[in-house]
Amino acid sequence: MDSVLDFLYSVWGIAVVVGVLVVGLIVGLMRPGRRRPPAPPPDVDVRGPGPADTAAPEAPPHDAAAQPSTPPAPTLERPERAGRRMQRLRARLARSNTAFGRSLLALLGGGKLDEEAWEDVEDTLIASDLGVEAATQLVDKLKQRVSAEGTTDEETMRGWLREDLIELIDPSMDRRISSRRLEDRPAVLLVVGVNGTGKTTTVGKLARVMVAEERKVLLGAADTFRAAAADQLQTWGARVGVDTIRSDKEGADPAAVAFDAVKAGQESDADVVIIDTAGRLHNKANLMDELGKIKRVIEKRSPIDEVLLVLDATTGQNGLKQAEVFAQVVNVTGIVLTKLDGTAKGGIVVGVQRQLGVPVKLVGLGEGPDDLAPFDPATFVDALLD
Ligand SMILES: Nc1nc2c(ncn2[C@@H]2O[C@H](COP(=O)(O)OP(=O)(O)OP(=O)(O)O)[C@@H](O)[C@H]2O)c(=O)[nH]1
Repeated sequence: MDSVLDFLYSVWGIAVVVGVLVVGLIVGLMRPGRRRPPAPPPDVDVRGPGPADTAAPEAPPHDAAAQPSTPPAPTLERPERAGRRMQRLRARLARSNTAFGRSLLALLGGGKLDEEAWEDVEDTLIASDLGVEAATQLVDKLKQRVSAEGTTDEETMRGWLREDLIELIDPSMDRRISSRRLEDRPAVLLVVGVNGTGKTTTVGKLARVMVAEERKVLLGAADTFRAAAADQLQTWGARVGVDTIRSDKEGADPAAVAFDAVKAGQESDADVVIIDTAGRLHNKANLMDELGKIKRVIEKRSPIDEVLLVLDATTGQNGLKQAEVFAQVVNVTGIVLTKLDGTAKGGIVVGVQRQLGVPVKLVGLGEGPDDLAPFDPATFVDALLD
């Protein structure tokens, strides 16, 4: 009997406890301060942080790891390889020289070639900056051919003119530019010229040509005269992943910067070090002495393999005078003729080579980064006579 009563008491006790718990739970849930928090937003926000997100709780660690810690590096440009450049730029050269080619061929193919007509041909050649001696030589040769063959047919004349012009430009000259390591050291190139001819631009463009040929290039900003020149050069280099050695001190000794650049090139196993120098007037003795010093100081550390003289093709005969003075101070090994896109006087190529006995190695045909081409005599003459 007692056990039955015990059982009834237990059931009643459990029922009372369960009832109290259920009532308590319902009351608790109905209180305003105890509502369940809303569901959290999705944990990936493709919009990125906005002003409203600044007070948001810290993102969990795995979110932080998904964010890049540094901004992505700028994409390096891929410069055009040297081989195709002259062909691409041929049309530009032809456009600026149409007057020269057309008038010459009109004169030659105009039927009767009397003395007066030959004189006109010679004048046209001289006006294109070919030089008097070369113009006379060319006319004499053409005259002989006409009298021997007895023809003045335009296509035949064009062929002869082409041959003779190519011969005057001398395709046998070595136009290669040192850009390979020599005897376990980098090749050293020095770039010189008067103000504004396009030296810095040429160094920048040349670095691109060499990067396209997979050379390891280092630039030296020895133009310490113009504050912006080093920045300009550094920008050119950075576009193709090339470093620039420079001084942050305005007016620093350019010879010291050139020396440091060559040293850095040797220590970093570069293939080639290209040194930009300040523009200087060929008739300013102190500036030409400074150039001589740059050369001597570099040579304490390494031989100089190439001295490129940058000439502005639009300055014509005046450029030839500059060239002579530079050649006396530094041993010029190659000419870069810039701004050929802006002159109808393509004959300057012949003029400058004959005067200096130094080959034109590169031509600048525009302001674009890949508008510098290795000079090729046949393509050049074809463009002149287009
Ligand atoms: N059209 C054309 N412009 C060129 C060419 N090469 C260079 N230039 C322009 O010529 C101007 C002078 O070029 P820079 O490279 O600054 O000349 P620089 O010789 O270094 O000048 P300095 O250091 O002051 O002597 C710039 O506006 C170039 O864009 C070219 O082949 N064609």
